[in-house]
Amino acid sequence: MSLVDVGNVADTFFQQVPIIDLFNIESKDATLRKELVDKVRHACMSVGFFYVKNHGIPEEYIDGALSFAKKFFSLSTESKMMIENKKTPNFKGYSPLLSGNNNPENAGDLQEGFEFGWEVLNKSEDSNATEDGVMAGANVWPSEEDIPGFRDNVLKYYHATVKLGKSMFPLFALALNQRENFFEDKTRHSAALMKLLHYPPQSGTVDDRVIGIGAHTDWECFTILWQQPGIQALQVLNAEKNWINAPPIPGTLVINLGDQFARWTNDIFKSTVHRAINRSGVERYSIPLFFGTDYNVKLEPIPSCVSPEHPLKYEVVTAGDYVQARLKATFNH
Ligand SMILES: O=C(O)CCC(=O)C(=O)O
Ligand SMILES: [Fe+2]
Repeated sequence: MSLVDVGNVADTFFQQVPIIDLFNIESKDATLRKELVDKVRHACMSVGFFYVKNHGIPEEYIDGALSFAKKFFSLSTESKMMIENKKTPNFKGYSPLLSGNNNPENAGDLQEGFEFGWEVLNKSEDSNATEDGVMAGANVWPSEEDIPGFRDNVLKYYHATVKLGKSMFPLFALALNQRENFFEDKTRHSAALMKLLHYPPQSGTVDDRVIGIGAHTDWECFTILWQQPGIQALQVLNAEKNWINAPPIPGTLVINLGDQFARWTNDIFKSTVHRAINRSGVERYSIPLFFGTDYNVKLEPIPSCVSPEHPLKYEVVTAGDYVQARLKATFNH
């Protein structure tokens, strides 16, 4: 069966998000690896979301990032607004409550965030000459006086998550019947944005047009999302237009595909609509890492994903132009 045929019969009426065990991700055993790739292919073509367990990221890195996220969001508004994202190229830095709007039908996302991209831990070692083009723009950080250790701790988690993301690209390539290193020359510069997110509890009269993050798709190839344990907020839309809960599962991270993969695959991989609503009555934190192909790379569909019955769906643009257009639409609403 061609990729188009397999994609056509994928069941998009899912009722839950599958869990995939990454234990065999580095296995030299061809059978074990094929089993893993088959599971990834199935999840990508039907749900566009899956949990991963045995992902290899140390809990202490997650705990570190979370505790510094909490410290950051409890800084004074004045300190946070010094690094407001609208003052920087490409919206790095702090986004206040309701400043972004992922669903144009809504009145703003009830979350505050802090976004940053690639940066080495030790600045003097930076050899990753960027070719970020339209997406160029340095990270901004709160002052060390305000919050000592913030940059190093969140970058530690960022780097571990980028490493996990890099190890997943070969799985996606194999799932698309491409050579394992298909994405290697397209992901040299780690076009990966991380966002610390804080959702205050929503109490009192609830306006249905204000939720944590409105219905949207992500923009990059895939997202690696850590969500706070114990709080149901994330929901995923299936083909029947039912919202399926994706609760946090201890020891896992959520992987969801974004628009860049939909474009690489002419929609054979699903960039599935999702949203988050925090009506738990308590604060919620989450940390997505959005991992795309390099900003100067064109999002051209893999030929086997296009056929006369499944014609080309998207115009070809660079990854950077696409992400920048979506950022502008989200924050200039
Ligand atoms: O907070 C969450 O669980 C989801 C966040 C999300 O979908 C996003 O930032 O794109
Ligand atoms: Fe998202």
